[in-house]
Amino acid sequence: MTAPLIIAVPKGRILDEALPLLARAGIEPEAEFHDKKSRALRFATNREGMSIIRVRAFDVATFVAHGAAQVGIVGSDVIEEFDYSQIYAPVDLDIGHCRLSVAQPADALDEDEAAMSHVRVATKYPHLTRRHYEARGIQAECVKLNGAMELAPSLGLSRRIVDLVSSGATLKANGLVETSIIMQISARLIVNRAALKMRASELVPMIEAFRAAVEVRDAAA
Ligand SMILES: Nc1ncnc2c1ncn2[C@@H]1O[C@H](COP(=O)(O)OP(=O)(O)OP(=O)(O)O)[C@@H](O)[C@H]1O
Ligand SMILES: O=P(O)(O)OC[C@H]1O[C@H](OP(=O)(O)OP(=O)(O)O)[C@H](O)[C@@H]1O
Repeated sequence: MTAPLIIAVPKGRILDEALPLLARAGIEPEAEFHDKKSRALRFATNREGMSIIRVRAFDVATFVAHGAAQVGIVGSDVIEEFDYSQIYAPVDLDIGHCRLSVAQPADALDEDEAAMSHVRVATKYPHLTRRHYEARGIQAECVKLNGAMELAPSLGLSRRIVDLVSSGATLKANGLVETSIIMQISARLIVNRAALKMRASELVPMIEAFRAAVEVRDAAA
């Protein structure tokens, strides 16, 4: 009997856009997956031996990097923050578009970052934040938060934040202004490299099915 094949998907906002792509790639979760009241975390699919697990966005990368799941769908922000060598990201799914940006209070925009040697930043992305500032010769001291970064400046936790921005509405509602863009983000299909070698006959066609699903969706748009 072949080992089960596990696909990790984030439970957050990418999921709604990812489900039609999964369906076009021929993968549909059982009905219970759509039941918001269900406490189950692992679901069967229409494909024998293939299950879907629903986890937090950052954990998708961790499950796939360690081979606990063979395949996943996750934002490129998460892939780059962890930089796991075991993750291969062959398909840009062209969903979950946003950007990772530095933001500051509107009344602090006269601070000249170029003249600074040290900054304090509240963020969920300490690795990407340090990398961004290191490239500018600035040492970033990161305060790790898991959400609601936008509160940090007004409450004196840090003068700056590094967070995801899409419409800009959250920054605006909290009196912040985007001062630089660190990276553009979209969701990717990710695959565990060792699994890809050992289970190529299952995973290569799956990668191709996702590639085709993106093409068909874009052609229909
Ligand atoms: N405002 C946004 N617009 C578009 N895409 C976003 C936005 N915020 C986040 N994303 C993308 O969606 C991914 C998941 O975000 P989200 O925080 O909703 O997931 P989650 O699974 O609920 O994670 P967690 O509960 O751990 O914060 C992010 O890693 C990013 O790639
Ligand atoms: O530019 P906008 O369109 O306003 O989107 C940006 C917001 O979206 C994300 O938060 P999310 O809603 O996922 O909540 P979170 O703080 O729990 O991560 C992100 O962390 C920002 O707060």
